[in-house]
Amino acid sequence: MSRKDQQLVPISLTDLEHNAHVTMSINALDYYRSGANEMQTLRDNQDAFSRIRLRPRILRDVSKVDTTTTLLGHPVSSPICIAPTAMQRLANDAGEKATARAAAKAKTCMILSSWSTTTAEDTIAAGREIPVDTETPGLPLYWFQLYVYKDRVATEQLIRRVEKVGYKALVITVDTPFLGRRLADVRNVFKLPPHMTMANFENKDSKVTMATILDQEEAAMEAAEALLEKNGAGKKKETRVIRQESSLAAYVVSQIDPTLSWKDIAWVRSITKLPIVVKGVLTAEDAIMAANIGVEGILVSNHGGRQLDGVLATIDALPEVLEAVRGRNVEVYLDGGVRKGTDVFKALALGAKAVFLGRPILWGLAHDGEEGVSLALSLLKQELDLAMALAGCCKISDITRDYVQYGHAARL
Ligand SMILES: Cc1cc2nc3c(=O)[nH]c(=O)nc-3n(C[C@H](O)[C@H](O)[C@H](O)COP(=O)(O)O)c2cc1C
Ligand SMILES: CC(C)CC(=O)C(=O)O
Repeated sequence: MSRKDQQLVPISLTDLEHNAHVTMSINALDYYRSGANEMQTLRDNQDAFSRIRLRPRILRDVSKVDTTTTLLGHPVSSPICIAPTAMQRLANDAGEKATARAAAKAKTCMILSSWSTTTAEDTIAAGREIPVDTETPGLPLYWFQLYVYKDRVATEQLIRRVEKVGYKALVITVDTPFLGRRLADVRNVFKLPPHMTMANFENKDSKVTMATILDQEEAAMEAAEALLEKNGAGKKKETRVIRQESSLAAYVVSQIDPTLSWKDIAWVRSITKLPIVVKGVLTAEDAIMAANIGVEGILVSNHGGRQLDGVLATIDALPEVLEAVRGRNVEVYLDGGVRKGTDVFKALALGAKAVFLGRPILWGLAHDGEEGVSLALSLLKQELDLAMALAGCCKISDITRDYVQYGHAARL
């Protein structure tokens, strides 16, 4: 049987992941599925949900369940949203446009990555082609994920572009001063295929261009070769090893500002009226800093286990973040390892306002483009709906801390 023949008719996110594993090229699959180093945090993001148990209530009328909620005041059909993931055209040629259209159909929030393979303008335009169905509650919502570039003019230019076309919040990623070390990408010499670009930087007026990206790669490779020559190594294998360190990681080193600090969050705050969500908070201390600086949202995230390996699973970090900002005017969201309706339920029970999906959206894209993303979103929404009914909750605000407990021992 060929790998492709092993595909399943998907009835869960795990099935979609399985299908992606048997159909995608190893280069793209490894880039998507990898975590950093030993991938301890990647595994723990999912495992930690299993350590939490549910406390359902019975004999309530659950014939009607309503999953609608709001994000920074915008109505959405459910608290299941789309995390930013770079380079979605690696999964399917329709890439970010397909995701935007599926988000519009699902009436949920999509965060577009700065490092998309479709421009911010084309992505939102694709989503807006979907007629809004007025029969069901909620509206599509698009937020933009921002990497702060060393070049602040380029950063501001990007902010102006996304403000202009209607993105409703900036999600500033703060856990990537350098790229985490994903071993499979190093081994595969991960590269974006030549016909794809980091589309937001293609524009002739952009300060950061594909040429800058490629120049950096070239420069890093030349430096590596010079070093080997100087050391008299000259062994092809070693050259390859050093080259392998140098594509995405070199780009991040060259462009992303590792000096980023709270004053830069304040700077972004000072130049835009868009609400700001800080993505990558894992501790109470940083949650307080974020609230003090006046951001509207905190996304508890460890970047899907792709940055610092060994940090807490996000569902384990969530309670301390929530406790730290209790009573403050800031929404708290979570991403990382959400794969089942009960995972969503547990995150909401602990106090998250919404959850964001990274890889499952990519698996949906790889499976069947826009339809695949719609399937991923609807499978999870159906699971949440059922989990709510079986736990005795008819609406999102019914889901409280009383519905979960840690571990399997009885509460004494
Ligand atoms: C392939 C891939 C690319 C990603 N690209 C970005 C990105 O460009 N910006 C960002 O802030 N986070 C990025 N992330 C992290 C996600 O936004 C999110 O934090 C993570 O995927 C959530 O975990 P999950 O994949 O288990 O759902 C990426 C994650 C993956 C898997
Ligand atoms: C930094 C980019 C390569 C995208 C990203 O955030 C990731 O791959 O996790």
